[in-house]
Amino acid sequence: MTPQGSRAAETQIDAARDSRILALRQVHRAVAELRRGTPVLLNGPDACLVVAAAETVGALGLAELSDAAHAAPVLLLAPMRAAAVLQRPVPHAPEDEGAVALRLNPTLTEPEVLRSLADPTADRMLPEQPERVTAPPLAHAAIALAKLGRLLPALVAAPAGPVAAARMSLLAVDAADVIDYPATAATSLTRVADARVPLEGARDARVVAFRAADGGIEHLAILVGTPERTAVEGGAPLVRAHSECFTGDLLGSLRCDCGPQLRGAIARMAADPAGGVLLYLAQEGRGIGLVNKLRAYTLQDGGLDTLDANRALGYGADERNFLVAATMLRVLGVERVRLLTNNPDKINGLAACGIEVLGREAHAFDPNGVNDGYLRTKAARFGHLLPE
Ligand SMILES: Nc1nc2c(ncn2[C@@H]2O[C@H](COP(=O)(O)OP(=O)(O)OP(=O)(O)O)[C@@H](O)[C@H]2O)c(=O)[nH]1
Ligand SMILES: [Zn+2]
Repeated sequence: MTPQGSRAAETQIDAARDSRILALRQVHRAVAELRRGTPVLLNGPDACLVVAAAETVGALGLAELSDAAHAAPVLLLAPMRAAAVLQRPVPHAPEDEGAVALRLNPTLTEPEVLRSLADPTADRMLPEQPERVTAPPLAHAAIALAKLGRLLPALVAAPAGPVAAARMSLLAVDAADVIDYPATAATSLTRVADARVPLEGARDARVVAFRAADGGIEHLAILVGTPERTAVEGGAPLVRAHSECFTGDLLGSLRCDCGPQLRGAIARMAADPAGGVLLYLAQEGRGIGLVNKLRAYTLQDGGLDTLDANRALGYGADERNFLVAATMLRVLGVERVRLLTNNPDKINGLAACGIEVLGREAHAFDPNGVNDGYLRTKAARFGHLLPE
């Protein structure tokens, strides 16, 4: 390649990197706006939609949304939540883009009523029964944006114009950037800190922190022994992809098996000559966030299991993204692994992201009298592999 050709290629790479950073920045800002009850404008190729999260919007945000809107707002709900609100199944309509729209008559636009429409743990008598209407374009991106903010996937939405939104100083974000965000953020992770942290039972442990270009919450890798050296020598260290669980890991909650799995993994790695990497992933509640996990617990106390509780909130059974774990392993130079897990999705998910899974070790702990049903559901409905 000529020097001019290589400079042109470099300029192209820089431009692509800058546009990824700008996209992440804008989506991250939009998430923060939704979380504080401010509307944002979603831009698509053929339409714009002004949206606000039903969970956080107040009178001011609703007024701003109406001022920017071209038509009356609707409420967008995930199909499972919509079926519960309408008290009937909602047949799938392809043009509805994975969201169900309900007409918002004035009695339904009180912030408290919107919150109860969004939240199955805050159900209350509605002043009137909402009616289903066709979902607007970009509804799926609106739901995706609320999920990125770990909010209930329920939004007030109306078609809008960019000029009106700009006049109101509302933040605008490309719908395509919202959809691409999880992958763009995961692949931008870099190593930002590395310290020796002797642990009980693993004195030679280190903690390495990873940050994505969006400035979001860091993910951590706990290195036990010398897994990087094992990898350089062609071996496969033990790896556990552990999603954070405030209640189980920190408080010792008996509702799940996370605490014993966390400490058990470190002990197991300390005993293995190849060492290990415990990825401590900021994916609380299988990716729905702590607040929604607490809501899911309330629903479970009402009789739902862990999978149906997620769905009742409008979330999928498991919202995690394995690209985060795969990128961290790649940065650490650990691309051949023996996985500590019972979850076949983790094996397939990491393999799909280019990590060579040479083996799997079961990582099961005895039920504790409280989490028995939870463990049974993981085996029966998530297909978790039980020890022989
Ligand atoms: N949404 C939801 N999340 C839960 C519940 N109980 C535990 N979790 C979360 O589930 C995650 C635990 O998953 P992992 O430890 O990665 O384990 P796993 O998917 O069960 O697979 P293993 O590798 O076999 O342990 C943590 O983020 C917990 O917060 C629940 O009832 N609802
Ligand atoms: Zn847990």
